[in-house]
Amino acid sequence: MNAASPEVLSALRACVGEDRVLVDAGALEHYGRDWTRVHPAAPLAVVLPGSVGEVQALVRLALERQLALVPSGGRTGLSGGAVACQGEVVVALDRINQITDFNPVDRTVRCGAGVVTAQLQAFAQERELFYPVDFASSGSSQIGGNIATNAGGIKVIRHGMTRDWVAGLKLVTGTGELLDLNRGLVKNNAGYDLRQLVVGAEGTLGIIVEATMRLARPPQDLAVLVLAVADMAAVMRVLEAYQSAMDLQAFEFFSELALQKVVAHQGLQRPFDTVAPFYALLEVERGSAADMEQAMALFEHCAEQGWVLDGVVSQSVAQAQALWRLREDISETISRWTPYKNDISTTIARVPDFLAEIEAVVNEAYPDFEIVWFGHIGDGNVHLNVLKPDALPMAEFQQRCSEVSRWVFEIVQRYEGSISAEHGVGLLKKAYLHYSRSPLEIQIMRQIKQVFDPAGIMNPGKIFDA
Ligand SMILES: O=C(O)CC[C@@H](O)C(=O)O
Ligand SMILES: [Zn+2]
Repeated sequence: MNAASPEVLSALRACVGEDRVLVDAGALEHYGRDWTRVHPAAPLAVVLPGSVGEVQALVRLALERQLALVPSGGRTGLSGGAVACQGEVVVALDRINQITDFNPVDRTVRCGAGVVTAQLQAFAQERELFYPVDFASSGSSQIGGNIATNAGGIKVIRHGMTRDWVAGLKLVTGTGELLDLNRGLVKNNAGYDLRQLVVGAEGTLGIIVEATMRLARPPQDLAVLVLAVADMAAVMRVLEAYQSAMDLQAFEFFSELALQKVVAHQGLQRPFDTVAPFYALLEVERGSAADMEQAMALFEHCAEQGWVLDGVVSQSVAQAQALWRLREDISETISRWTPYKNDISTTIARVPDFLAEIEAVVNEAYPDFEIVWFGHIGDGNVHLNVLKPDALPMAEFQQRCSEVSRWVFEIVQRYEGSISAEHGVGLLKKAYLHYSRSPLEIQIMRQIKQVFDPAGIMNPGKIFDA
């Protein structure tokens, strides 16, 4: 790894202040990686700007000195989008973390890019409002990173993804200019919506420094159901049955192996004794007694059809939270097996056939590996995690999995699905982008990057190579 020259370091310090430039090994390691743990961290330095002006100064310096910049939020990403492994300068937005300008009429609030998701959720709750984009990493993920990756999570079926909640954002482009996009407007058809282009661009178009986020009314008294389901096809039948009759707040699923791991490692209880191949977790609003009667009638119907084998309904907030942990804690639980991750989707109607094909391929290809299925099946998005056997060296494991990935992605392509439904492309899925995007789409993406970042200093090498 190249060490930063004294000139570069003093120029960085001139931008952000003496003690806001970190080069010690611990900081480089900490800020240089995300949750993927695949690429070793190797940044040149870490800088912690405290204002938009400082971010602009850093970008101008990067242009002058040909430094690559990696914007960095909570680094909870799962595709290597925030990894600095090639001597880049990490621009950590942690200090730009103020919540200001709450506007109760528009129900919007202005957030620095470094505001943590849970901080925004708590801010909303104190005002009897609700920020609905939620996921297991909400305690450390930051709004800027959520926007850069268009984070989804566990309520997408009801509330959409991060892009649906961004009323405006400010971006420092690759030329150091500041763009103020959409400015909180509900209606704005005056030309292209550049705000939405920036959402999900994984920091390749510039550094998001601020966002105006929308808030919602909080949902009423939620009930969580966990159902034991006979097979993958039955999971979709249960989804259809419930969705045709009720507004669901969430519809998630996980496999028996996922349940076993999470129960064993998080000290949780199984929801019931029945063992089934899959479990569905549903969340509904307990609006009235009639709503709960409806939910129970649907349960009876699904049981009669043989789709559902058992089930439980939360009777308190604490019980609802405990049931949610069975699903939300899976990713963290299995991280100790450094899993090979797939995050794939197709349209909901095609999910049953799609999953049947994927299941057949992976069961045949990985007879000796543990496969953990879970995810947001109500959105057509499943997480397929292959666990590394302890004895198998990492390189060999990655090699075997990436071969199988190609077969999986061929199916994804045939189903016109996505090779990255939720986690973004980053470094990890870059080689597979063409399974989901046409050559023309990729060419247009490159051209767009050129416009925002002509010198190629913004998170280079992520999503595609220049
Ligand atoms: O670890 C994964 O594969 C998924 C993580 C996250 O998107 C989730 O849905 O829990
Ligand atoms: Zn997910």
